[in-house]
Amino acid sequence: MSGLSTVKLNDGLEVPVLGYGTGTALYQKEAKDSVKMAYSEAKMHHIDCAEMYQNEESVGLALKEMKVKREDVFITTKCGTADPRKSLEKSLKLLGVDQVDLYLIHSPLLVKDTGLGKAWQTMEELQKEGKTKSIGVSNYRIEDLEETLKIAKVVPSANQIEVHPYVLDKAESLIDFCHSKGIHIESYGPLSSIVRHPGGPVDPVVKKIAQELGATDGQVLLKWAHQITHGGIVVTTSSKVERLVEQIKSFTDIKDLSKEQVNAIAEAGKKEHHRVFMPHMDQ
Ligand SMILES: NC(=O)C1=CN([C@@H]2O[C@H](COP(=O)(O)OP(=O)(O)OC[C@H]3O[C@@H](n4cnc5c(N)ncnc54)[C@H](O)[C@@H]3O)[C@@H](O)[C@H]2O)C=CC1
Ligand SMILES: O=CCc1c[nH]c2ccccc12
Repeated sequence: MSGLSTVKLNDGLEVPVLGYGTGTALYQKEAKDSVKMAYSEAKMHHIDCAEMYQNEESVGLALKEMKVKREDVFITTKCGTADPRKSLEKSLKLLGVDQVDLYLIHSPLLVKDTGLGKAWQTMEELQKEGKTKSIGVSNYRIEDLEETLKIAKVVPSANQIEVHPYVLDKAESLIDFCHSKGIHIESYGPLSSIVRHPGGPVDPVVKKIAQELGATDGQVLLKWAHQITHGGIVVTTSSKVERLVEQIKSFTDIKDLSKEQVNAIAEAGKKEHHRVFMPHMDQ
């Protein structure tokens, strides 16, 4: 796929460690040009989509116009309704593919009336039918995972959640729980401390480590999210190709943070709490 390293999920599927998000900076119905730029110029071959972003059709067009072979792109998308089957069938059509690589329930709140267990059984059927290689969840708390695991025949392969230093106070126990069950973390919002809450206690610690490693602040935060989640997947984005190249280099050119460096950022992050998305994760 690309020169990036991969993370092996509990079902054996290999996922490029860095994913290109289509839900934020470029959040627009017309994502085609941005996806083309990310795929061809920055070699971001793992694309993170969602029904809720309302731009799967333009992601699909980008892949079609670039004539990307199906095996040369890793596609994640997420169910945005209470009906995973109907949602996935719609997403497959819009994306122009027969199968996605990873399918996630975007939030437990979407399926709480149907029941988390029932929604998960549908996910298992979709995987059996070959409509998705791997199945996982997003924004699930420990109690949501426990409810799901009670009936699950297939343990979710991933939980995509907000991870940056200013949510670590809440996220730490969830990260550890997922790790203990073999559920990989996909971190979204990893750059939030510099992009959305600059000027806080994390900044000087990240800057110092960036100097020590010869990296940028952003690269340090991407590596931190990967390392604090026990080698998890990281989803970021940018509309600027130079930044995407820099993000890829975090995982090809920059050495790992030491345990002390990881802990120093964690400790600084715990001094404040700033969640950007999905308030239910703090309940
Ligand atoms: N499952 C879920 O509920 C959610 C999933 N996501 C997924 O994750 C993706 C990424 O989420 P974000 O929160 O945007 O990630 P992020 O925290 O990495 O922020 C990306 C933002 O940082 C800016 N940026 C990139 N590199 C930078 C640098 N070196 N210096 C300064 N600013 C820089 C970009 O312009 C972009 O606006 C989304 O597009 C979406 O696909 C995002 C939110 C919720
Ligand atoms: O995926 C998480 C939050 C998010 C980011 N962009 C959009 C657009 C529409 C719904 C949700 C989101």
